[in-house]
Amino acid sequence: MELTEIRNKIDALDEEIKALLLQRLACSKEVAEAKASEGETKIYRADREEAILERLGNDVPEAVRREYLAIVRKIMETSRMYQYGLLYDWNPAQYDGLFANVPYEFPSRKVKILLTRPNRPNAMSSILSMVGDYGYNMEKMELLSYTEDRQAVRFLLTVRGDLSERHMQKLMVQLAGESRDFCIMEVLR
Ligand SMILES: O=C(O)C(=O)C[C@]1(C(=O)O)C=C[C@@H](O)C=C1
Repeated sequence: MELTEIRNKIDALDEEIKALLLQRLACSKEVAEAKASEGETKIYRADREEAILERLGNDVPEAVRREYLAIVRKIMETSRMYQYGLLYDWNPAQYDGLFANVPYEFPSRKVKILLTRPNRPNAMSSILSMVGDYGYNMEKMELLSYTEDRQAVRFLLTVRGDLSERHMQKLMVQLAGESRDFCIMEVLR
């Protein structure tokens, strides 16, 4: 097959995938609505994501399984991103604790954050991809310590961005939702 022909095929598939992804995002919104009406603030359900990966991955040929599962993981990560953002839009007051004593109303250049994540292969990379997906850049990322049993890792992050922007606030909401002991240490102007 000619390169142009293959690219035409990809373009056609992308249109089909797009329609399906938009339908899936609409489902994410419905999930967020159901969670909000039940007073459930937990967006991340590791058990459910593992079951989905297991179910979808087990009949995929080995040669493309990793690649396929990387896509599914990304789809679920963006589903979470959308849900955190919606919950924040619908009821920002529930996140007041996150921004307590933080001057988030004023323009800033950088935000320093402290958080603890499970010690998994993607502990660092998922933070980096979240920061990028919200349109920001990481300036510095330090691994401070492991917990005694090495089950968790503590990070100090410096994210370049303006905390008075709603997307930056939503990034904080997602990072806080997917880590322990989340704390905004410093906002630099
Ligand atoms: O099932 C849920 O609770 C969802 O929020 C949906 C969904 C998904 O998009 O598949 C997203 C986030 C969860 O971590 C698990 C699954």
